[in-house]
Amino acid sequence: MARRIGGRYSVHRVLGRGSAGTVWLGEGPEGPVAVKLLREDLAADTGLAARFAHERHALLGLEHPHIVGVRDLVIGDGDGRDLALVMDLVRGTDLRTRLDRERRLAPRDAVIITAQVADGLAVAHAAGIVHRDVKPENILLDDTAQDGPRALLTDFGVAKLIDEPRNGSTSGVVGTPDYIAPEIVEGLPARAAVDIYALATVLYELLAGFTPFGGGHFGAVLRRHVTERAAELPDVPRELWIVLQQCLAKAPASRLRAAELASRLRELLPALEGLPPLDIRDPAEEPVLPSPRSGEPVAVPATGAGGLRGAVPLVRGAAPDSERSTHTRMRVPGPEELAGGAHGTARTPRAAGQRRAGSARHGAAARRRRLALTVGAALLAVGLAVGGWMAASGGDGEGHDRPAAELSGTAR
Ligand SMILES: Nc1ncnc2c1ncn2[C@@H]1O[C@H](COP(=O)(O)OP(=O)(O)OP(=O)(O)O)[C@@H](O)[C@H]1O
Repeated sequence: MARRIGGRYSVHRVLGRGSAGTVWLGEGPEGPVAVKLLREDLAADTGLAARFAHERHALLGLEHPHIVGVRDLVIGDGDGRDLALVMDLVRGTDLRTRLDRERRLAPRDAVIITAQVADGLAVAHAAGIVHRDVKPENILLDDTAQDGPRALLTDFGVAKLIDEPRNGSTSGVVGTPDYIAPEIVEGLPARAAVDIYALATVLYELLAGFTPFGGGHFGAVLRRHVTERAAELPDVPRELWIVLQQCLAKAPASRLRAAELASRLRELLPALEGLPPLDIRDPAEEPVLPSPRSGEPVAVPATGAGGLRGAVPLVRGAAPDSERSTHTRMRVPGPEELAGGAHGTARTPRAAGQRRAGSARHGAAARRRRLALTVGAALLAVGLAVGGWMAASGGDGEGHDRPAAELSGTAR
């Protein structure tokens, strides 16, 4: 049964659910729309409603073929209950669903999607808007386009608005652990370069089937962003690897700008023609060997050592306690966690058949789980712990020859 949203829209069917609310197929005066109806507790937050109203112009102003357009904001329904974003309806799927289905994309497809998202980011960054939550869930694939799927970035600025500290008293880390830039972990402001880092992480994941720093306890994930280098992927053309490395640089100023990233990626397309998806193993995945008796494959638990990842020694034997969380507000782990303490491992041996935490193959339900955790003095502890590590290791070794990103990084 249709439900009215504000005076102009009705919604009929759920298209998907996220941590902030439910996306519905709806109808408006100009035809079909997607309506993101925020959770009741968020809609009841008058501060949040005021922030949405304040950002109305910015939210509605972003127009680009690779950005999902926000057409309207519905704030209150007379009883003050609904808070909804009315968006262009994208007919297709999201990139997470495609990754879950295909596990890895052919390099050319991965690069085309990434270049399109980079185009969208270039326009947003030029307008002073930082997305802050670039991840496969927020990249929709319109499959009605004639020349192949068109990628569109959605949820611009929404995570930041929702997660903005109430009463202005605390500061939080906004983002999703696997895609969060090292400077955010260190408590620095999120400027445009955080989106480039997150998008490069997505590209890595599209190629590899896993993210460069994901897996295990979220504190360990954050630590890896700051202290580890992404393991090189075998069979990735050299030029593509160089672009990936540049965009995963620890120093934000070393990363490419969005427009440059898009054009560098497009230059590589002819060389990627016909390349199949990479044939590689997730470093935390158990090797599959033939059974001596039946010849059937049997899974052998990983020993923890070796594999592609591992610039920082990881503690063995600790149980993973989290699955991929799409939380946008996190407690920052204490120094012990960041130093690779009892929970800080991505390489916990797993029983055969058990899925790895943080794997791209996690189910949608698991991905929706959020940790609503607080930030306070721990942020300082992280800075100290990470700063100490950086000092001890002589910095990140990345070049600092590019000027700092000039954007104010409002994501307001
Ligand atoms: N404009 C749209 N058109 C069509 N479907 C959409 C649109 N926006 C979102 N969806 C669908 O709704 C689902 C939920 O989207 P939503 O943005 O609420 O959550 P999410 O980004 O997956 O997760 P989270 O909010 O936790 O980061 C998406 O995965 C997508 O399938």
